[in-house]
Amino acid sequence: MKLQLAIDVLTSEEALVLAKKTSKYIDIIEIGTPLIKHEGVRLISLMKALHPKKELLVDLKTMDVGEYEADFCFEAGADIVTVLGVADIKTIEGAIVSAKKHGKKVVVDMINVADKITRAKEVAELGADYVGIHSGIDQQNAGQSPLADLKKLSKAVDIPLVVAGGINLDTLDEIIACKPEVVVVGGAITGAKNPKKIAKKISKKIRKAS
Ligand SMILES: O=C([C@H](O)CO)[C@H](O)[C@H](O)COP(=O)(O)O
Repeated sequence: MKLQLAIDVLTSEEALVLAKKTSKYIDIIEIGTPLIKHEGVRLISLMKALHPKKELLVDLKTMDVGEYEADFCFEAGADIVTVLGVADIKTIEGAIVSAKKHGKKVVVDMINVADKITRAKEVAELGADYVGIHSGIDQQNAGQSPLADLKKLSKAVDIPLVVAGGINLDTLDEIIACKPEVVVVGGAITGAKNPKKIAKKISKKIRKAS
């Protein structure tokens, strides 16, 4: 089981400081959706140059032109990109084609997909590397959590699962019990007074369960 740090701040400077403080405890560094939109592709190369041994995920949440968007992220140094499960199947296929071309990986994010089991099976068949079970920040603010879907999908599909959505030290045990491949933590670490301390605690629990 891996720990992914989702960095959803707005500036490269803040993002680089957070990555530096926590990298010892993190397996995958994520350049979050707001961050990639705000700072652009140059941050991908910069982050990879500073953390060459870490996997680097760019949370593109691509909705169209899957191959085109994934291509320039992989060429800049990303190891993994995300594409939306609600996108057209051709868009998802395009991102997967790009990943295979570059020897990299794709997460299909199931945010807002109505029939997640069917979609997960379709994208697994196409060659996606992971399916992401995700309650977005707006959904979290409306009281949602990814746990119920994680429980359901972990029994119904074989593809490795990534889980995200407000995960913190209090909710981690139930998430870990479902044995996802990757646990994504954003705000609980990046918004903490001491991000390194929280990353260390979360990482310890994940390593113990792996
Ligand atoms: O993907 C995310 C969200 O849609 C904003 O881009 C977050 O990175 C993801 O939810 C993890 O962050 P937390 O929910 O704060 O743990």
